[in-house]
Formats: sequence, structure tokens, C-alpha cells
Amino acid sequence: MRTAYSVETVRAAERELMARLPEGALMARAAAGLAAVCAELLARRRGRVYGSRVVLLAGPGDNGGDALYAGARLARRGAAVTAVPMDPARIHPGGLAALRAAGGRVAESVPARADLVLDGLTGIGGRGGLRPAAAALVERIPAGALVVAVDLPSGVDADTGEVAGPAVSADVTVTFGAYKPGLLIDPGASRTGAVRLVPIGLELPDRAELEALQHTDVARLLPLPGSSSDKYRRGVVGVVAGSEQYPGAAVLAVAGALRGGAGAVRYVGPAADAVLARYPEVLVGRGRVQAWVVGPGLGSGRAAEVERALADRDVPVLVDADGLRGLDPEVVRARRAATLLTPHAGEAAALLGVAREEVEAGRLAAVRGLAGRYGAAVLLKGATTLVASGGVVRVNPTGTPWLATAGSGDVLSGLAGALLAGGLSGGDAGAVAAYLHGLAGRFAAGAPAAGGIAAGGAPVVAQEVAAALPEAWRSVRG
Ligand SMILES: NC(=O)C1=CN([C@@H]2O[C@H](COP(=O)(O)OP(=O)(O)OC[C@H]3O[C@@H](n4cnc5c(N)ncnc54)[C@H](OP(=O)(O)O)[C@@H]3O)[C@@H](O)[C@H]2O)[C@@H](O)CC1
Ligand SMILES: [K+]
Repeated sequence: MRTAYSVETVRAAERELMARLPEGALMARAAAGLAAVCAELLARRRGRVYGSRVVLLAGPGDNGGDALYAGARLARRGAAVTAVPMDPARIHPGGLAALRAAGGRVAESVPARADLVLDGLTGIGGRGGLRPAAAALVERIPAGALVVAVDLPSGVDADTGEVAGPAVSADVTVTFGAYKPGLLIDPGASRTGAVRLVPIGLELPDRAELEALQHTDVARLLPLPGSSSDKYRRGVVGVVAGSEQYPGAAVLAVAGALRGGAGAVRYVGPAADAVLARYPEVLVGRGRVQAWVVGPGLGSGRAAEVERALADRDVPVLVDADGLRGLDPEVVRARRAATLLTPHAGEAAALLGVAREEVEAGRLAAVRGLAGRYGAAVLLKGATTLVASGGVVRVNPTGTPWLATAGSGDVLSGLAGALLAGGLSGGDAGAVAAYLHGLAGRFAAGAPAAGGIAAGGAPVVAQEVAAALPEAWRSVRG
């Protein structure tokens, strides 16, 4: 499990550790780790550190101090290091002295050429969008320079990933002691480049503010058939989806459910012919199920079917797409079995009564808000999909922009429904489904399976994502 901790938690751990260590020891650890990553990047780019041009954007706080101490280490290895303070009257005194002693210099403006720029303007002490003096330095970062963010890209909110105004876009982010939520959640996550964690000895609580499942966590959660399993024990998923206008949504939700390990899928709705033509194994009509999936492609005027599924209070229900329209929090709160809501930003905005942009800018607050309001698990789709339930938020690390394609969400609904039917809680079903769905998207696109938002690959269609789900299962199970 990858975990991310809030600024408050990191600061508390830092205080506890500092009390036991000589002054400056923590910053020295951070700077040593930061300099080592920079040296590695310079060696890869230029063959050596000696003679490379390094620029430090130095803010007034300890983030600037980290950059200055790391710069001093690089200067001692023969790099030409220039620090540019955001405010010449406020620069970390110890860091400045160390840099000068190592032969580094200070300039008022950003040099026109650089191999590497260290962004030490603001770290976990940054608030809101960058102030004009900081933004002016960021604008002058020379083209072609590698940008390494110190702790986090300046202008990104460490706790939420919100970006209010100008912010740095880094190639690499070197973060200290713990991941911060803002490094894993968009829009901040798309500013970090590759994230490298430098351990500095912080002792952190077991419960993190944000979690990201890894292969082994998903493998542990996957419901697998045992020797005594029959199709009912593996779980029957009821899919209430599709309409005359959108029969494809039914086919894709059914595809996701079948590939999600359901023992059987029961289809209810007007698209039975289309479903059966593709999947003759599907049962048609109402009957006993272990989980319902309601909403994909329903169109309007079908609220009664959504209410009927939710009224079955002891059967888990996933509500997606058209099923989310006007969803009553009281009805959901009254349920005993798991409820998983899977909105995209627009649907989440409608449920919260805010603008879509507000959800996109504050995804963490939105997913928490919805989970709290409905007393349910909520999966907020997006480039970094978030799943909130019972006070825990998980961010999906396997997403790929190729999944932003028509019908991809229908496959996800069926998949998560099958996991609910297999006995997973709403939060686990959502997080595991997002993980497998992201991996399948990457496999279908021919993109790398690991790493941040994968850039490689080619366009995919939703059917291919469903078809790649078995490969995702196999890769997770190892
Ligand atoms: N915690 C740890 O374990 C360790 C922490 N370490 C390091 O310390 C960093 C935290 O340092 P920090 O607390 O000094 O805050 P920091 O991020 O430098 O920013 C504060 C300064 O920025 C300014 N400022 C604020 N907003 C701004 C804006 N929008 N635009 C422009 N300026 C803005 C603000 O100005 P003021 O409000 O005072 O006018 C203040 O002067 C942390 O990220 C890590 O790098 C490591 O060395 C060791 C282990
Ligand atoms: K920074």
C-alpha cells in the first residue's frame, strides 16, 4: 500500500523527530537525498555533474533551505550553481551560507540557460496560488532545463492537489519523509512528473489520509472461486442498464460484470436482444442476485427501477450514470448493505449542487463530501480516480488518459458490481475495480503497466478494455 500523509501529520512527525536529533539534521538528510537525485539526473543527461549549470529558485522558507543546501552539495561536485531568491530580503540564512561556502553564487534574475532547475519556492508551507514574485521566477525557467520540484511542485496544495493559479510543472519531484496527498490527486498529480521519496526517518501513524493500492493489496482483495464454489456462491450480478437509445451501455456493463468474476449475470431492461447476441450466457429477467448495478445508459424516466434496486436494502447496489440523477441521500442512508456510487465530475457536481469546475478543482473535498452526505462508498471518476468510504480515501494509481472513452465507465460499473457480488465492501469493490480497469486500459492501449499516468500507447475502445480484464487479473495475481 502506498500512503500519503497530510501536512499536519507530517509536521507532527517532524517535531517529534527533531526533538531527538541535533539541529539541522533533518534538513541535512533531505538535502542529501535531493542532491543525490539531482546528481543522478545530471549524470544521465550530461554524463557528469561537474560543469553542469544548476539554478535554484529559493523561496523564503525551509523549502528554499533544502534547495540551497542541495545546491551546495552539487557545487562541491563542480556544478556551477546560481540561487535566485524569491525575496532577497528573506532567504534561508544557513542554506545561503552553505551555498556561498561551496562556491555557489546568488543572482537577482534567472539565468537564460540551465541544465537543471530546482524549484524550492514553496513546499508544505505554501498557501494558494503562487504570489507574483514567485510566479515571475517560474515563468523564466529556461526551456529545456530539467525541473526538479523540492518536496512538491510550488503552487500545488500539499493536502488536496488543488492548484489555485500559477504553479510549477516538474519533470521529477523529490518528496521528503512521506507522499503528500497533493502529489497523487489531480490537478496537482499532473504537475509532479516522476515522484521520488527520500526517507528522512519520520515515524508516521498506521492510518494515512490517502491510500493507493498496489498489486499485492489488490491480489489479497480479489474474490477467487474456491473448490466448492458454484455460480451462486461466486455471486450473481443483476444489471439494470441500457435503453432503446443506448443498448450498448447494457452490453458493456454486462461485459464488465462477466469479466469481473461474477458467477452469472442477470440482465433486466429493454436491451436484452443486444446483450444476448453478444453474451448468450446471460440470464434475462428479475431473480435473486448478490448485487445490483443500476444506471448505465438508462436514459430518463427510469427512476422507479433505481428505487426498486435501492429498496432491496440487504443487497449491495452500485448506482452509476443516469441512476444518479436526483438520488435521495435518505434512501441511500437507510440501506443496510453496501451502496457504491460512481459519478464522474459532472454527475458529482449535480449531486452536490455545485459547478463541475468546483469538483474538478477540489476532487478530494468532493468525494469526501458525497460519501458523507450519502453514507455510502463513492468512486469519483477522473484521471486520478478517487474512492471514499468510511473516512478512508483511496486514489487509483493505474489510470490512463486512454480510458476517457465512451462506454469505459459502463465496463467499470459491471466490474465493480461483480466485486460487490463477490463479497467486497463498497470501498474495496470500487478501489479494486478502478485498479483492474486502469490496468486493462493500459494493456489494451499497449501502455506501460506501471508508473504515473501512462503516456505511451494508442487509443482504445471500451470493448477492448473489457477484453483486457483477464490480463489485468493475471498480472495482479503474479
Ligand atoms: N516537514 C518536514 O518533515 C521537513 C520539511 N522540510 C522542508 O521544509 C518545507 C516546509 O518549510 P516551511 O514550513 O518553512 O514552508 P515552505 O514550504 O518553505 O513555505 C513557506 C514560505 O513560503 C511563503 N509562501 C507561502 N505561500 C506562498 C505562495 N503562494 N507564494 C509564494 N510564497 C509563499 C511563506 O511566506 P510568508 O507567508 O511567510 O510571507 C513562507 O515564507 C518542506 O516542504 C520541506 O521542503 C525538510 O527540510 C525537512 C523535513
Ligand atoms: K517546491
